[in-house]
Amino acid sequence: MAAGIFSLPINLPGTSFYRGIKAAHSIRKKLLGIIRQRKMDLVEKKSCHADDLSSYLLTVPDDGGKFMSELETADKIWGSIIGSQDSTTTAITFVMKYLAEFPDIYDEVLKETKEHCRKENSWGAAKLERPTEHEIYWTPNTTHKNPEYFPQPEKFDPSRSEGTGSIPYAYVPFGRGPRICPGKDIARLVILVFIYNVVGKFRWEKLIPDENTVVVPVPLPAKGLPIRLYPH
Ligand code: HEM
Repeated sequence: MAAGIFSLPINLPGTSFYRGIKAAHSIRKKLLGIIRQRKMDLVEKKSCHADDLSSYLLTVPDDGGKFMSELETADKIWGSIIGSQDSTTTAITFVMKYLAEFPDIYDEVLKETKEHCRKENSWGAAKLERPTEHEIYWTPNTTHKNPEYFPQPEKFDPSRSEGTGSIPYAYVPFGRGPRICPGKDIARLVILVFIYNVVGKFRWEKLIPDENTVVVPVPLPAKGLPIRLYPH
């Protein structure tokens, strides 16, 4: 995967870029099939706008009264799948990692997810609100690892969120402003439900004590964080 990210975007057979484009076509085709089925369900009143994301996107116009095309709807759904999958699993993986490394804060876990998000959250892009020739690329990591805002940024220290916490706009795991992550509430809920259940049922230990973190492009333990679970 890492090789694909850093390879040149030339669409030649055998390259990661080529495979990526091919995979994109087949995913888009699959999504378009689902969207057309949804449209029929809506027409036949088997489904309504509030049933799921595709029904909503197909039936609710933008502020100018314009509806999304099937392709735009497919791309929005796909964006949400990509935006939700790696981010949420990465968050859960690192909560598991730090809880294994810091047993003393294991019992405090429900309030600690916030600290994880500061340290390992890595992606996001910011666009300027006014039209401009340049686009700014920003990641939460660049802000979260800035020692000016978070002294000793590599240190996992849940107490940072105590008291008044960080200065405004320094802790931004979901971005801020008009492009703030629309999945932030569901992501928090999913993570809390997972952690509540796993902590309630198990303690665990890491099988590779010094496992490295790689960035592909989200940070992940290099070997997938193998752990051994011990039921309570
Ligand atoms: C821990 C989990 C998650 C993290 C850390 C996260 C983080 C982010 C960040 C930093 C951005 C960019 C914000 C910006 O540009 O200012 C973003 C955008 C986005 N996220 Fe999430 N996200 C998470 C989960 C989710 C979930 C569960 C969904 C969908 C159900 C989702 C859907 C999206 C979408 C569609 C965007 C693009 C929004 C836009 O450009 O207008 N995310 N997310």
